[in-house]
This record gives sequence, structure tokens and C-alpha cells, in this order.
Amino acid sequence: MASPVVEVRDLAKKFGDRTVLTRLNLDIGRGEFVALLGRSGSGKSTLLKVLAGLDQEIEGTTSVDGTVSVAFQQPRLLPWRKVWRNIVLGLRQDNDRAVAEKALAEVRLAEHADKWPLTLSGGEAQRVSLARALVREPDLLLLDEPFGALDALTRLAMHRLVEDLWRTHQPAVLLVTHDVDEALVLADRILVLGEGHIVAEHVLGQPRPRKAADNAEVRSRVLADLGVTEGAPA
Ligand SMILES: Nc1ncnc2c1ncn2[C@@H]1O[C@H](COP(=O)(O)OP(=O)(O)OP(=O)(O)O)[C@@H](O)[C@H]1O
Repeated sequence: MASPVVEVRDLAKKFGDRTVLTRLNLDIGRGEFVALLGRSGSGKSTLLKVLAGLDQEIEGTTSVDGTVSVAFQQPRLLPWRKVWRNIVLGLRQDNDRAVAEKALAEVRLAEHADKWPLTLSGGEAQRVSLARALVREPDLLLLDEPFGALDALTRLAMHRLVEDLWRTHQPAVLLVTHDVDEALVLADRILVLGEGHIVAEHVLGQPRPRKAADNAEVRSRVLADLGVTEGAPA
């Protein structure tokens, strides 16, 4: 892989006596879209926090070559600032309405610039959160279950939007999700986290836009990695 954006070597993370990550190695290429799956409690969010620089009490080495933006499951907008001000908050041009409007247009919310965050639907708030992440033109975009709280139709629309935004801005993406189909549709590579490190990797070569059904074989393998038997109740 030519000059990866993310290089993690022998990462270990403990909370007290509890080891959550151990002997974890990971490379993410520039512009690569990687999905991270793993059972609840396997350490996915912990790894994202380390990569975001929010947790530095670690062993091993991690390096991120460039800027990082994060979008979480909850959009985390400041309710006392209008939508457009949330977008540019913390930027050097934090008064630049034109910058905010351009970002809002990209997520198809141009007409919502002057709204208050609490008047937005869940899907709209999540799109504002994406615009806020992308306006920083990150080299690495960390997405922690950003669509988990949305209804199924909104989630499908978000997949298309994220794919478009990814193509336009070309960040490397690390998407944490519980949704295997989401990973199959969006990712270049699916990683499975277990026992503190990456226990399986699946490379997806199919052209986009994709349907999850295009990848039935990988789907079965990922589900098996996660310990799910197809046909059995979830
Ligand atoms: N600040 C903390 N202090 C102590 N333990 C923590 C802390 N943060 C996470 N943990 C523990 O680390 C483990 C991994 O948590 P993490 O949130 O990374 O899992 P996850 O794979 O993202 O789970 P989920 O899919 O349920 O969101 C869990 O057992 C959790 O209880």
C-alpha cells in the first residue's frame, strides 16, 4: 500500500485490568473506504477514539498522516447555534457563511442554514454532522455508527450520499457499523475486530453503486466471522 494514511502497530489498550485491544495492526490507504465490524464490546469505538487522538493512554504506535474528522451516532450539534454556525464552528473561517452554505448544499440542506438544530429530523441532523466533518477536508473520516439511529429508508439514502461525498472529497474512511449490508455496499475492505485485534479481512472489488445482494458470499463469510449462523434468529 503506497503511503497509508493510518498506520497502527502493535496497539494495546487497557481499561484498568481489562485489555480491550491487543496486538492490533492496521493500515488504511489514502482514499480507501474501510468498514469495521465486530461484536458489541469488541473495542470498535475504543479504536476510533485512539485514531481520533481522543485517547492517548495506549501502548504501541499509531500514526495518522493528515487531518482527522469524526461523525458519531448522535450528531452532537450545538443547539444554541444555528445550523450554518455549527458547520463552521472551530474553523479559521468561523464566520464564513458561504463556506457553510456550500457544505450544506452538498448534503442537500441548503435551505436549512438558518434553522436551529433541534428543529431538524434525525436524518437531517446527521447530514449536518457529515457536512461539518467534511468541511474540514479530512484525510481520514471516522464514522462511528453514523446511521445506526436512522430508519431503514433514510439509511439507504444516507449510503448513497456518503458514497457521493466520499467520491468528491476522497478522504480515507473508517466506518464502524453493526450492519453487514451497509459494509458490503460501501466499503473497499471489511475488517472484523475480535479478541482485541483484526481477526478477518475481506476485500470487495465490485464496482459501485452496489447492492448488498451482489456480495452474498462475502456476506456469509462476514456473518460467520461474527459468529452469526444465517437463517438463525438474530
Ligand atoms: N472509558 C472506559 N472505561 C472503562 N471501560 C471502557 C471504557 N470505554 C470502553 N470500555 C470498555 O471497553 C470495551 C469495548 O468498548 P467499545 O465501546 O470500544 O466497544 P464497541 O465494539 O464499540 O461496542 P458497541 O458495538 O456495543 O458500540 C467494553 O467492554 C467497554 O465496557
